[in-house]
Amino acid sequence: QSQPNQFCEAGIGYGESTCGTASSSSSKLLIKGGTVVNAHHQQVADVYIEDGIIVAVNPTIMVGDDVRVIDATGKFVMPGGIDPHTHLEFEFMNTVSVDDFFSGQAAALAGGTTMHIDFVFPTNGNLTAGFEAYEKKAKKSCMDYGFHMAVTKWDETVSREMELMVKEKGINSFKFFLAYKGFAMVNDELLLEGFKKCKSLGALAMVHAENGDAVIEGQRKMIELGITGPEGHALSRPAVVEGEATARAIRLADFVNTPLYVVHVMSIDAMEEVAKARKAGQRVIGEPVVSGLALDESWLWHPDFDTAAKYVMSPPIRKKGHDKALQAALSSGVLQLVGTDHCVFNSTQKASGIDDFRKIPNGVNGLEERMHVVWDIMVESGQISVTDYVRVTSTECARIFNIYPKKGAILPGSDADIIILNPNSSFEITAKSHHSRTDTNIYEGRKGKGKVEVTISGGRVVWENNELKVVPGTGKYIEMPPYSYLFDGIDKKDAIYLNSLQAPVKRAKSTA
Ligand SMILES: NC(=O)NCCC(=O)O
Ligand SMILES: [Zn+2]
Ligand SMILES: [Zn+2]
Repeated sequence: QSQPNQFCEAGIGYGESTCGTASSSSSKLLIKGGTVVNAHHQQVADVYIEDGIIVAVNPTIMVGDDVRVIDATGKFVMPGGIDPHTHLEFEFMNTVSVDDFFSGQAAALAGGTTMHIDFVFPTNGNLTAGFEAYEKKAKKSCMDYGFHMAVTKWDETVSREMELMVKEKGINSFKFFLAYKGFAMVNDELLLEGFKKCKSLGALAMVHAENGDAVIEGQRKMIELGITGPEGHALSRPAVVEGEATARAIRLADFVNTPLYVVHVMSIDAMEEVAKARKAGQRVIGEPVVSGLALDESWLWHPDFDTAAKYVMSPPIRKKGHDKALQAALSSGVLQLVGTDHCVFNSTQKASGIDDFRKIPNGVNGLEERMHVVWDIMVESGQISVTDYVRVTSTECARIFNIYPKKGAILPGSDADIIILNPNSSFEITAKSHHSRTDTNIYEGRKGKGKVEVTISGGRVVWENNELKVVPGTGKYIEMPPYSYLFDGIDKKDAIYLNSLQAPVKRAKSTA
């Protein structure tokens, strides 16, 4: 008979404790002897898990033989990755991204990511219908997930539905697209209304920052010049187009005094706008994605169309130099967390743009690769510490979307979403062995040190010995409450501003 574990409830500590001796339940796990890493601290400790929850983190935890023990000596035990930016089964550019909520999540788990936040798109502008459609798609989930919501038009109904999403559906973030004219792009008037509404709900405004009108003009120019291949994608939407939209969104968020999250920061131009705003004290979050940190645009000039087309995403992967600058911004704290924008289309789908780059579905892979590639380029290169690695791949996302410390931490009471990474083992990425449904991989052939050997999702070992054990329907929807830490003090700044307006200007009556 299972008993609550009175020895372990005290949680993190430095003594010896005894756990799990009174049950035959198989949902008990002890991770022994690893270096447990949180964003704020690391220590050699054991981690005891019961029924999907971390019960204790102590240097020595004794257990009965009913508990499965995993030896993590010499390895890092870290919170599972949280990817803030994915598009699974996304209807986009006349097709649907090929990873669904099962295949995409299985791939994620194989790479050490245990939660993701996907973007719900309204159905014909209707937020509730969009939410219900995504609820259906996500039924096959094998790991935990949350939702952001895109806002693509504005009226009283949309405004009311945003409120419903926050108050009843567990959504605390809304994305506005400044590009994709005719599909999702919004103008400044809508952006301002959306920002005001987000602020009133304690929801985080997010932007895809590219000037959509400039993109159309850039595309027209390329086609006129006869540039129809994938390189036309990069040439038609240069960094200045991203920089302009980033600056505009940041200034409008400042005007409204609401926090802002800039998704997929791909260029120095955009990154410097985020840096400037943060230096001035504005609440702006910048999210680089793995492709922007690790690659450069030269692939888009590859003579083989399939190879070049797999790198087409928006904003585009930039010239050499932007990658290193984004890495430096991540290590110095100018950018805060790493996403993927995982949105995959296979070669057949990408081939619809063989004669016209504008028709290549935009999107790249990353959900399975993010944890390894970020470890390789940021930790192995000495640019960030292991604790910072946890912060940028997991903890900061949990804090921004207000689900910390349930997620993003190895603490008593947190969900048992955990990875064991062996820094002395190595990884190799290839489409032949990846778990995504797509037939290409933008990191094809990349090798590096640091391998996720074990992934634990909700207390279940789902990835071990290079084998996945995943079951559709086991993933849970994680509701994200409004008013994250980003909103602390926002009202004070408003009050100071309002006070400054209180003294009306006295003017003498005109005698004319
Ligand atoms: N980024 C991209 O190319 N595809 C997904 C949609 C988006 O995030 O803009
Ligand atoms: Zn986007
Ligand atoms: Zn995206």
